[in-house]
Order: sequence, then C-alpha cells, then structure tokens
Amino acid sequence: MIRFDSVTKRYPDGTTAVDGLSFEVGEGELVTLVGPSGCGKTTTMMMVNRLIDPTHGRISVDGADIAGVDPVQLRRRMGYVIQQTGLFPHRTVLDNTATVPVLTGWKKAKARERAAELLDLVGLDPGVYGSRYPEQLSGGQRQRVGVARALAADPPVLLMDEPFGAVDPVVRDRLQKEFLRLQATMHKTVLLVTHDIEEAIRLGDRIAVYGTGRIEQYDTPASVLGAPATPYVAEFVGTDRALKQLSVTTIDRADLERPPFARLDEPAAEAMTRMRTEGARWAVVLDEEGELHGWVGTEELVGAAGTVAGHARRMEAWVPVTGTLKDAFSEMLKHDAGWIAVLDGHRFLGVLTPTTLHEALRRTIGGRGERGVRRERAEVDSVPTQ
Ligand SMILES: Nc1ncnc2c1ncn2[C@@H]1O[C@H](COP(=O)(O)OP(=O)(O)OP(=O)(O)O)[C@@H](O)[C@H]1O
Repeated sequence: MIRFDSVTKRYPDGTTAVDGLSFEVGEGELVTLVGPSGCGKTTTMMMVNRLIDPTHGRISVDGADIAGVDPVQLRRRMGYVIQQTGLFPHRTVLDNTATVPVLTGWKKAKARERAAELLDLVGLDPGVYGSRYPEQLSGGQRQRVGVARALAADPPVLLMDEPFGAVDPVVRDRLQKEFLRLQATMHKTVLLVTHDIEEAIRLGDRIAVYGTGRIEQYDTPASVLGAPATPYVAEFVGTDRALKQLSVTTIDRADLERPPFARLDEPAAEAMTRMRTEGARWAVVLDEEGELHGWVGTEELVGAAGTVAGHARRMEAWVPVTGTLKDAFSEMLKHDAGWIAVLDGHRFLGVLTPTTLHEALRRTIGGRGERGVRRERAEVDSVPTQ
C-alpha cells in the first residue's frame, strides 16, 4: 500500500533527516514510527503526503510513485492528524469536521450530516459540541475532533503525528482505546508517529524503531520486545521489556490448567466426597453446557443438603480467551486471586495460575524456556475472593 524504496531526505542546510529508508506498510495495517526526538519520524510521515519531497529514492502508494501525483489529489486520500490538531479557531466543531468534504465538492448540508456522524463516532455528541468553537473544548475533545476531521472524507490512509500527545495519561489511554476500537472496524492504512514506546506497542500491528535517520528494527510489537535486533533497540524498549511483553502476548489455550470441577446439579455430599478423594480444597462449578457458574470450597459442602448450585460462589476473576497476559495478571491482582478462569464466551476453558503465567512469559522473551510440563491439576493455594 505505502512503500519506501531507499528514501533519503537531506534538508538545504545539509541535515540528513532520513537516510536510505526502505519499508512497506500493508493495506489496513497500523504501523507506528517510534524513536527519540529528531530521528526523522515526522520527516518520514510528511513525505507520504508530499508536504516534504525526498532528495533521493521513491515512495509509492498503491503501486504508483507519488512524485507523479498532484499533492492536492494525494492529500484528499490521506487524513492527517497532528498533535496541535490544526483546527480552525473561527469555525465551529461541526464546520471544522466538514472541511474536507466541502473542499471536495459535497453540498454543505450533506457534509454537515457526515460531520455529525463522525463526531458521534469519536464520542462527541454533535448536538452538544457541534456548535462550539475549538477553544471551548478540552484538549482530549480537540484531539477527537482532529481524528473526526481526518476521517470525514473516508480516506484509505491516515497519517497521525503524535495524535494523542497533548493530553494527560488518563485521557490518552481512553483515546488510544477508542482509536483501536474504531480501527478494528475501519481498517485504515495508518502511519502513526510517537516518541512513546508504550503507545507504539499498544497501537501498532508493526513498529518501526528509529535510530538516527534510519530504522533499526521493523517488526511486530511482540518480536521487537521479545528479540530486539540491536543493543540500541533493547535499550530503547527498556529494561522492563518483559513486563511490556505481557500486554502484547495473548493467552495460549495450551497454557491453561484444568482444575477440579463440580457439576451444578450434582448432590453437594457427592461432590464433597469426590473432591476430598481427589485431595481438592475447591472446585470450579460448571453447568451441563460447560459454562462457568462459580466455584465452591469443600468447607461450604460439609453437611450441606441439596445440590452444588445452592452453595456455589460467584466467580469474579475471569478473562476472555482473547485477552492478553497483562489482562490476566491484572485481574489476578485486582481480585487477589491465586488463579483466574479463562472463558470462550461463557464456556469455561481452564485456569491460569501465576506459575503458568510465568512460564508463558518466559517462553515469549527471546524464545527462552520451553512449555512447562502439563499438570493435571492446578497447584493453587488461594481462590478468588469476592
Ligand atoms: N526544515 C528543516 N531544515 C533543516 N533541518 C530540519 C528541518 N526539519 C527537520 N529537520 C531536522 O531533521 C531531523 C529530523 O527531524 P524530524 O522532525 O523528522 O524528527 P522527529 O523524529 O519527528 O522528531 P520529534 O520527535 O522531535 O518531532 C532533525 O535533526 C531536525 O532538526
């Protein structure tokens, strides 16, 4: 979709901002460009919409060399979001958002209708915010308008330069989450510049880690963290890369343990005898469909009448199987639990324990550590608390 072939940019004063850059961004891919200040990220991005032209090399979009494309036409296919948002101060939020459709010849009413839809999409009620001016918005709201405006003409490409840079960490976290949710439905081809490795990891399908004027590593977040290509990249991603890895490693079904279980409709006395025979102090409670109902300890079942259903406790600590190891770990901490359940929809798949989490993490760091010996039963010494 976007391809750089040996691209060099030398400014008139002799500064080489990027030097022999070659990489490719696939259609629908979100690529983050990350690196320290002055390493050439913004220059790279501005060459894509021809705000800057390269000194040498070729950049193509959809196979066509952009040197031969009229910059105005080119920019209509590319939404552009910058940190300062670049909103027009004397235009309302609605008119700011409608800018590009109006420029491309849409009727004003239709463009405003589209703008209202987009404001809604980025979480701003057009009825409340549409008639305001940029200075009447918070920083986070302005950033949202910036994103809405960039999306207004539905361009296939989005160029984003520190789009969430000017807001506090809490707002940034929310904007990043919302943007990921949008991207999951939009599938735009996105180039996003950031100097924040956490943001690059969280948002990027792939990350380009810049040294000075060149890319040191171009790979998935998991590979950049798990196997940094150079000592520079290792230092840039930080000594806590193992922790960062948690947020990009998804749960592997093979890591799950199968703890003892009791059926919901099983007589309580029967379940207790069976659990005691197995040496279990607790069991997960499943219904006949294999869905998780909760958990029960042997103490609750001593002398208990009726079925297990009447004695099961709610399970608070669980994660979907689509979650990351970080999700699993933080749920475990939140509920002070020795293990957490992993569900596929409502279906119970197994549990993760600190031991299995640790094994999974070790395996992802530099490929060290083999999958641990599977145990039949979870080794746990505490259960989720309410
Ligand atoms: N117009 C210009 N003339 C001369 N040098 C420039 C010009 N614009 C940028 N540079 C230089 O080119 C290099 C790369 O700048 P660029 O803005 O691309 O870096 P960056 O990685 O985006 O930095 P930051 O994170 O600070 O925005 C820097 O050394 C910068 O000083």
